[in-house]
Amino acid sequence: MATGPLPSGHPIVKPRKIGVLLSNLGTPDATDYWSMRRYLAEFLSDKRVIEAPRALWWVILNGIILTTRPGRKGKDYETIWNRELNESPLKTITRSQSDKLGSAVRSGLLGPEAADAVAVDWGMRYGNPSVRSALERLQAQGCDRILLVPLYPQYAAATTATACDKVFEALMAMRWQPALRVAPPYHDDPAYIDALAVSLREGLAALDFEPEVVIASFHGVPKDYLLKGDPYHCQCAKTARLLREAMGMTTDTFRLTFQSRFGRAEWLQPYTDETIKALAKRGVKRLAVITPGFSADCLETIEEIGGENAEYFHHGGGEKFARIPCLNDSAGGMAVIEAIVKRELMGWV
Ligand SMILES: C=CC1=C(C)c2cc3[nH]c(cc4nc(cc5[nH]c(cc1n2)c(C)c5CCC(=O)O)C(CCC(=O)O)=C4C)c(C)c3C=C
Ligand SMILES: [Fe+2]
Ligand SMILES: [Fe+2]
Repeated sequence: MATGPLPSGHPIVKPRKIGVLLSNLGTPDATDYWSMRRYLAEFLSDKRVIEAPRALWWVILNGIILTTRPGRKGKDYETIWNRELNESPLKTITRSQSDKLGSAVRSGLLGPEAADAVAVDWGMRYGNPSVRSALERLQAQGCDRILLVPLYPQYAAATTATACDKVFEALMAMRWQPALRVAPPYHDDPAYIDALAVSLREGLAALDFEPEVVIASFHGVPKDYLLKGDPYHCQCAKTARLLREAMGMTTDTFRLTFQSRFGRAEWLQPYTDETIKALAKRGVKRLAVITPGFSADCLETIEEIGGENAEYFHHGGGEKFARIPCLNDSAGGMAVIEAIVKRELMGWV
């Protein structure tokens, strides 16, 4: 309520709202060389992702990686591209997670008063739509409090911390900054473990074979990051243990591995590809792989696991291979996101 005449030109102040910002890694806009190069250049220039000395890395990145990798990886993205929407699966799924969360909020997930007072949007750390544009959209709706939900169950500086950096960077340019909360990693959240166990059980039940071994494959990071104190390794190990226990499996039949190695340095071990080759060599004929560290299917799950690693297995004598999809925007996947949002908005809603 105004206490007197407003100064002339006084901006309109909107009713206060709360914003929920879902953020994921990011993805190229298209599969052509220049789109791929733009995406990889932004991603691989991030000091949180590549911690090598800058001058040396600049030469390697610009002299070697950005000349060859965009073409090769563009072809891989081609194999998984969503042609209907002309975008990568990661973008399609993240948008759908945001849309479904928005619908759940409007239907009363956070109580009737919150139905119109909480807005949901999404943005990517690299590429489009940017988190900056999402923050601007939320602010334009009157959001002066924002809950950032990095969609990474396990914390890593290379993913969660850099997602926060990007949001803080956008906030630096704002006169009226929103208050910000960041949802913590959810690697051992019962809602997440339950959803994974249900998805794995249902995924296995739908197969026409019973796997001898199930692999839980997580994206890797250089081993050096663990030694410097990154909790990612331990959080992956805990997720894998909790999921194995929920499934009633042993460390022989349920294995933790790390995928997507990049460059020559040692990464977290055991490596997914080497484990799969070794299992095939040992005579394992039936294998299933789940990727619990990814909240949405993407190049690393669909192409690397479902394509490349399936091929290693068959080539080595394996007969039946199944990839269990990520939680994505399934009912189970949305239950996880909704549980996190509900809990982290306490006191605000
Ligand atoms: C080179 C260093 C990299 C680190 C460290 C890294 C960590 C990391 N990444 C994810 C999740 C995803 N990564 C994805 C693709 C991808 N990752 C790297 C490199 C590192 N990732 C590259 C270069 C790429 C692009 C593809 C390629 O050129 O190989 C994706 C998929 C994106 C998509 O569009 O589908 C995801 C998701 C996590 C969780 C993580 C560490 C914890
Ligand atoms: Fe990655
Ligand atoms: Fe550890």
